[in-house]
Amino acid sequence: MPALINPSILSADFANLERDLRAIASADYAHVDVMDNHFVPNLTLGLPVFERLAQVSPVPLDAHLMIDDPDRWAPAYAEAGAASVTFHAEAATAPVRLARELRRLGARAGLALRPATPVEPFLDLLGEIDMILVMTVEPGFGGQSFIDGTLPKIRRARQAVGESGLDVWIQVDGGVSRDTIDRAADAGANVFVAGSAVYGAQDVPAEIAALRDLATRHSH
Ligand SMILES: O=C(CO)[C@H](O)[C@H](O)COP(=O)(O)O
Ligand SMILES: [Co+2]
Repeated sequence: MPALINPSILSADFANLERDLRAIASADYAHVDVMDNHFVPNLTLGLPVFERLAQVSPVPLDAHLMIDDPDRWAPAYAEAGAASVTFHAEAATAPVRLARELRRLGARAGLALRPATPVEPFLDLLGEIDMILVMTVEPGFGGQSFIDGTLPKIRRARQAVGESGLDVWIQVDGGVSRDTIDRAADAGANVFVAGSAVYGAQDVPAEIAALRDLATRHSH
């Protein structure tokens, strides 16, 4: 399975988002963290900004919605042109209905889990989703340290996806860098979000290539 690198624009310059999207043209997707100051204690950007990003981005957008009531708000991100829309399991009231709606609108549907949320209760949803996002930091902020305690959950998700025969991607988000990406890939992740590691690098395209190479060498 190819390793996908999705830089998070949370670490971009918010006054120069179009420029910083162009800087990651060699990436697979641009990861856009939407935070509402309720589900997480931070506020980033919402639909009007996202709609413009979708118009100017050289790569497809991977929306990560850290918001309350995704059942109400998530479909608009698919309508705005997101290639992938990921909502949190802890926030959704009707995850199957929401995932079906996102797919009907042409987006991939992702289900995100906080570090303390087990994957087991959601394994019967595998046929309804395109991706599981295992958060490897507590959602809310960039630049945190990768939590190794999430590795068993990545392994469990990979095992269940393998047994299902379904093509469900496993994304990791938080603290992913050259120092940690091998562990996440070994555990079974195939989509890697990296914010501070990519935008903090001297040479952004070289960092994307290095991360992709490391992940591919450790992928299953
Ligand atoms: O969802 C997120 C935080 O909630 C971000 O995508 C994530 O933290 C990326 O930043 P970094 O790679 O710097 O950890
Ligand atoms: Co994110």
